Amino acid sequence: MKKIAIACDHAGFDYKELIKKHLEETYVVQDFGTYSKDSVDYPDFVHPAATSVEKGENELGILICGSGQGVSITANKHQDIRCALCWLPELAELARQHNNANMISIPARFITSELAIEIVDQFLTTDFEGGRHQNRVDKIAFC
Ligand SMILES: O=C(CO)[C@H](O)[C@H](O)[C@H](O)COP(=O)(O)O
Repeated sequence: MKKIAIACDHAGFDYKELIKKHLEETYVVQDFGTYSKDSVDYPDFVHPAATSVEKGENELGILICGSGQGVSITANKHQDIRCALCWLPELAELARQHNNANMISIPARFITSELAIEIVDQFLTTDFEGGRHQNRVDKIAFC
């Protein structure tokens, strides 16, 4: 079974719990927290999740916060993470097909939970297309 990392801050907690329950039927899900609605700092939860994907302990990762921005900015500080902010399933599909995104971020305060699950399902079931896109992904690393 594919292994998936999931993490959120307090603004993403409810969606994280819903998404995790949905995914556990099909995937091995490692939950990096947070584990309540108490106000927290998202980097504290994103970094361990991103590191697990970088190390290959988890194949893909899902991050949820209020806007999806903070968790994405944080994850993309990791050399080998390509995290895409997705508010539509089509964006998650393209992030996998063209960018080989290995993490996505979900804006919990801006989309419904039903749409969030559609986005996650699309992300997890779409493959990278390679070819011309691999040349571009190979050039992302700057340092
Ligand atoms: O990083 C963010 C903003 O771009 C996330 O949406 C956070 O969830 C948000 O900043 C949390 O805000 P709060 O007022 O502390 O709940």
